[in-house]
Amino acid sequence: MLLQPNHHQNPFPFFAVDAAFSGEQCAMLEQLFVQDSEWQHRDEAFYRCSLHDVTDAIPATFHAAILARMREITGLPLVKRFMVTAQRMLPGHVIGIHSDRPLLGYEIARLVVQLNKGWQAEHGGVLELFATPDGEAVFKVNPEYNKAFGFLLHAASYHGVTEVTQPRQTLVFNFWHRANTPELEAHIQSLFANLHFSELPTALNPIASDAEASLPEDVTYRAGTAAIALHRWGYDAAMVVSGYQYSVGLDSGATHDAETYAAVRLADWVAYLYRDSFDLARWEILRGELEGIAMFTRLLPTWQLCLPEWG
Ligand SMILES: O=C(O)CCC(=O)C(=O)O
Ligand SMILES: [Fe+2]
Repeated sequence: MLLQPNHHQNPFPFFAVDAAFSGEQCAMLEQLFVQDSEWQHRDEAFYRCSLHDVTDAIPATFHAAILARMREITGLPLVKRFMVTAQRMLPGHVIGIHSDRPLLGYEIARLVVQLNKGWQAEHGGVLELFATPDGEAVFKVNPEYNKAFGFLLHAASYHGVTEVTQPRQTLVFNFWHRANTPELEAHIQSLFANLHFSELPTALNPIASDAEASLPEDVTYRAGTAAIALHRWGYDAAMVVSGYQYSVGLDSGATHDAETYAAVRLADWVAYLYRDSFDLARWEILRGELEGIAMFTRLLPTWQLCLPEWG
């Protein structure tokens, strides 16, 4: 299964496998397209296809094997949770350029398996990869039978599918990173429920006003969100101010005591996740920064979900 992947780094990290599965496995995967019911039709201007969740029809042994193989190939701590979508495109369907950046609780990696016997160039449906949302395709994947394409989702993983002239069948396997699970999403959504910046201590007002006068709105907004996390974890005004200053970049955090050091970084991370998306490189930095530090009680539930034990 997925032997000899060809790894590429441009325009973003991905791999391709020409003959991904055995004949028997392909036959099982093709069966997933036979049932006609429950297709969800998407008919937006730049996203036209039909989808059907087939997760429950995948044998457990196949799931275990593909997960183990994806862990090996990507080197990522992928959790057991997984989801498989059957995607059908009909003549005229097209998928415009998009990145699928991993929002809070979204998957981190995808494996796209093509199941089109006798595909020819005039059938269209070529998966194209881009360095920018408005540039030329940097790499093209023909949707040939038993071809697989795996990629890591991030803010710049731009891709799209050209218009098809013949029906096109694709299976999309989704994998989650241990530090961006739906459980973390639920936790962070409740941490920030009914968020009002007016609940922040007044000691922050002059600092926030100064920052807002000179810094971009997304930066101050995120810092305000980090301040809310600290406030809701039960920390005092001094800590909330420290966290805000750390998140706007006005304080390196170098002189903080251990709990402040950990709390402002964790608050900054959850604010980033909530306002932006899961960024693997940023998470690796956070992991390094908090490594070897004992978890503080108030931070425990969030810390355990953001930096879960592994292996
Ligand atoms: O159908 C394909 O080749 C790729 C579809 C897609 O955009 C995705 O799986 O993220
Ligand atoms: Fe996509």
